[in-house]
Amino acid sequence: MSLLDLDALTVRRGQCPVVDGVSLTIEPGECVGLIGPNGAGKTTLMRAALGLQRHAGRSSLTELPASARARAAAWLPQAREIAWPVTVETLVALGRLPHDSRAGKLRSQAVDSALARMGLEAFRDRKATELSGGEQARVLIARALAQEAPLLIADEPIAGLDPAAQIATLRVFESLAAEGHAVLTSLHDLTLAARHCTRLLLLDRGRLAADGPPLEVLTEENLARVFHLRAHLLQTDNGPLLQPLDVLP
Ligand SMILES: Nc1ncnc2c1ncn2[C@@H]1O[C@H](COP(=O)(O)OP(=O)(O)OP(=O)(O)O)[C@@H](O)[C@H]1O
Repeated sequence: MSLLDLDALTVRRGQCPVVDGVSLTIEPGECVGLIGPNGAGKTTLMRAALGLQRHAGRSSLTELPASARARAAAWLPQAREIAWPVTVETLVALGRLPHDSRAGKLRSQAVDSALARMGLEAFRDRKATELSGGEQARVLIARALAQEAPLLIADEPIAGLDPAAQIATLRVFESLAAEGHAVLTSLHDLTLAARHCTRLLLLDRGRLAADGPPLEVLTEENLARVFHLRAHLLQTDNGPLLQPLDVLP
């Protein structure tokens, strides 16, 4: 059974569609990277799929009652403000709210596992507001993991993380997919997208310009047409490497 089904999803800002007739299905086991230039509509597409943005067309998630939707999909927004000086453990435990209204007061296996996956055990009793920006980002990812929803939708989750933390986070997403969950994540690092995603969606001015295995999406032609980028794609024993070289006119 699919975890997300979009049919002709469209979002208009004024007259202009910023998401334009997007149809796709996400199945358990997939780690799907959503790529496209700034302003292509990635955030808008994810928010509309979750029912957080007025839209036309259909998203299977929005057909669920709010409480069921909160158990069906975890959402990690791009904004990362942590307003309250609660401990890391308490903040991560808030991810359990869709399952238990006492979340935040109870120690749980899901919270322990989310902290361990994000390498945050040593931060458990620290105030979340007193961590660095990258550490706070990892705490917010852990909160989304603690939700243990079948589908995780994440908006630029690795922005601002150091290189090791970026790879470690994408490995967590891969392992979630391997366990039968699915991940939809927007990314700007095309090499990491190629190396860690099972499938890429390329968005171009709101339209789905390509959808498939990473190397079938990251073609010279797509990179030039959609990103205005000249890039060198190398196949190595350690997987693909994509080096952007120049901006095309
Ligand atoms: N609140 C808003 N009001 C009007 N237009 C908006 C609003 N938010 C976004 N837009 C426009 O919608 C389009 C898509 O924006 P969106 O944030 O979805 O892009 P994105 O692909 O996530 O970009 P980025 O990579 O820069 O985060 C852009 O042209 C943007 O200017």
